[in-house]
Amino acid sequence: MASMAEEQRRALEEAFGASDDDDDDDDGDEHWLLGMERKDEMIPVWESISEVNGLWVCRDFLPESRQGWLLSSIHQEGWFHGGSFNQNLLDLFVRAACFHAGEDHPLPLDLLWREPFFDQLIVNVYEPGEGICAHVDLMRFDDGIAIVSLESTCVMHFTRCKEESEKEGVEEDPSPRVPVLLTPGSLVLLSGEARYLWTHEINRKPSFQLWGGKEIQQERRTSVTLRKLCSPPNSG
Ligand SMILES: O=C(O)CCC(=O)C(=O)O
Ligand SMILES: [Fe+2]
Repeated sequence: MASMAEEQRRALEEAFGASDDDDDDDDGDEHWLLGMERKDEMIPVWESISEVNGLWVCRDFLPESRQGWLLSSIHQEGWFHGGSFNQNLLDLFVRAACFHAGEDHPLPLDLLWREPFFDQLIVNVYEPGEGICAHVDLMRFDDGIAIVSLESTCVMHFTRCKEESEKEGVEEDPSPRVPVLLTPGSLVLLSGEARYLWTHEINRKPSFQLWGGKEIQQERRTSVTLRKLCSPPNSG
């Protein structure tokens, strides 16, 4: 059976391509990760959504071939039967992408290096017209949520939650609402305010999926959400 280090190396190689160095094979993961940093064209580009603290998008997270691989893994029973390996692989891609984001990390470092990184995965499949209504993810999940988008492009809207005091006001300003375009292969990360103080929703009813004044053609959309369950109290 392959060692954890071997598995990590293979996963990172699949995600980002092989390292140039032939002689770094036995130098351990850290060296190999540093080796990856030299491959400028493979460094994922992160965008911080300035209106929503803690919200980041990486639109080129999975190239097309990786998207196909993930979709076929989802559609094959193997995803569920041997699921943990695939989840680990995806965890690793996310961690590697964050690791290479530069100084401004899309996830706070304590979340980035926690173990387990994620331990829960959900796949949502939406037919045209179907979406998800505005919600904050359940408190049973820890901070730091990752969503990988596959197939149809969509717009996810973030809306600032009202404070209790604001809810009683008579003439309230509407909460800020921020649209974020999710193209196939993109990765969204929510932490801090984006995770706890903003709702997210995808409304795919006709006329809600607008970008640049144009309606986005709706097709099937699949998403993979990675989360970590909160540790039970008194678990040390
Ligand atoms: O499908 C998505 O992109 C979002 C899924 C989501 O927000 C959730 O499962 O809580
Ligand atoms: Fe959610």
